[in-house]
Amino acid sequence: MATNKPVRIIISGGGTGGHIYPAIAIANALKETSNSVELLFVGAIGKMEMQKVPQAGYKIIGLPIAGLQRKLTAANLLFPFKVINSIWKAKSILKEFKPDVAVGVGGYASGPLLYAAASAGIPTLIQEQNSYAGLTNKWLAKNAKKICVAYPDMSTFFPSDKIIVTGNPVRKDILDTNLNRSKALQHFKLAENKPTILVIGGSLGARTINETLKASLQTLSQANVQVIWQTGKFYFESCKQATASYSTSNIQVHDFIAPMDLAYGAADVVISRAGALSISELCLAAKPAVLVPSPNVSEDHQTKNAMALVNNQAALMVKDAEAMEKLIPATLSLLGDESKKRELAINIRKLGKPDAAKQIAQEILKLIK
Ligand SMILES: CC(=O)N[C@H]1[C@@H](OP(=O)(O)OP(=O)(O)OC[C@H]2O[C@@H](n3ccc(=O)[nH]c3=O)[C@H](O)[C@@H]2O)O[C@H](CO)[C@@H](O)[C@@H]1O
Repeated sequence: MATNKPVRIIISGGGTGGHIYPAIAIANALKETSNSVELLFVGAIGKMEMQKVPQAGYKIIGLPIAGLQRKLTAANLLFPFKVINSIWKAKSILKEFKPDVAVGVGGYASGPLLYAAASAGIPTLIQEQNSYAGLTNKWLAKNAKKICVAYPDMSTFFPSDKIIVTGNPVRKDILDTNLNRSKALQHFKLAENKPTILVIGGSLGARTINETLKASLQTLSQANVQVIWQTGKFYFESCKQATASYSTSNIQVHDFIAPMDLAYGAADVVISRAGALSISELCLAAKPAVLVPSPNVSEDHQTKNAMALVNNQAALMVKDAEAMEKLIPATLSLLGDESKKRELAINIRKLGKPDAAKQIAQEILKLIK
């Protein structure tokens, strides 16, 4: 691809970190692949992308779109109006920015923009993070030129001639990190001589994991461990309060962690939900992990994500319903078992796809006439 002619690319999607961070990884890879790329993000007003994308150095415009609730609610009555209004706004964004390609990373925010782009004859590429395709991506697939996926056998959802298996695009800081443990521990002001557990509930936090941690504070505060506990914004206050009655200087509570490279770098064992991006990052960080898939996602896709690792002896899994009883014992036992940790780290690393973002960037640039 020639690198001199300016090319304009819109990236649209969001709602949760699992859609936003792949988008940022793709944007960064595009910037590295071609020195003449102009980028614009389009998300949903009020959603996480409206902060996280500008923090990553990119411009974003919000559409007045919201998700369709699975149960009958008054907000659902407004849904068709929000879609029509968003498609109108998307059309005017396209008219003004004149992109050469539009890229969708899933989440309802990408629906109106990608639909409007395809209708205007602008080539579109979509990226699907999970082994089970999201509603918006299924809807957009018919008009997309290419569909980049992370898992094999996605032809159940998408036309097979458009599918390219790339893996999930992961942010470069996580990719690049040499996971310097002492630098990472210094960042979190933690001791170098203590085993460290990182607890990640996905971008929004996980109720079951948080409740389990709260109920296990006594055990954790007495164990020879230190804990970096990401609760999610909604659960932060109650989790922070729960730690107040313990002498828990070894348990650090965060609502959200920005430097995830350092968080992975500090960890000896990770407790995590099994969202697609968390899984892809754990593979690249090569960390021994205990996964607790969320039972509240479509087609139980997090269990499928987790099983892909468990079946390769690359991670342990505890079911959400059994977390209260089994999660902390399983984690502490893993933490003390050097050979199991080594085996999991070696096997999980083999499943990483470090070139995914670069490969997707190249596929996007190939779409430009
Ligand atoms: C409940 C729900 O709908 N979950 C879905 C959502 O998960 P969710 O948004 O939680 O996404 P993932 O687990 O895939 O990724 C989380 C992302 O947020 C980042 N992060 C997380 C916590 C933090 O403190 N700081 C931080 O930067 C992680 O590094 C990662 O990049 O999208 C995923 C990708 O479509 C799906 O697989 C999940 O099933």
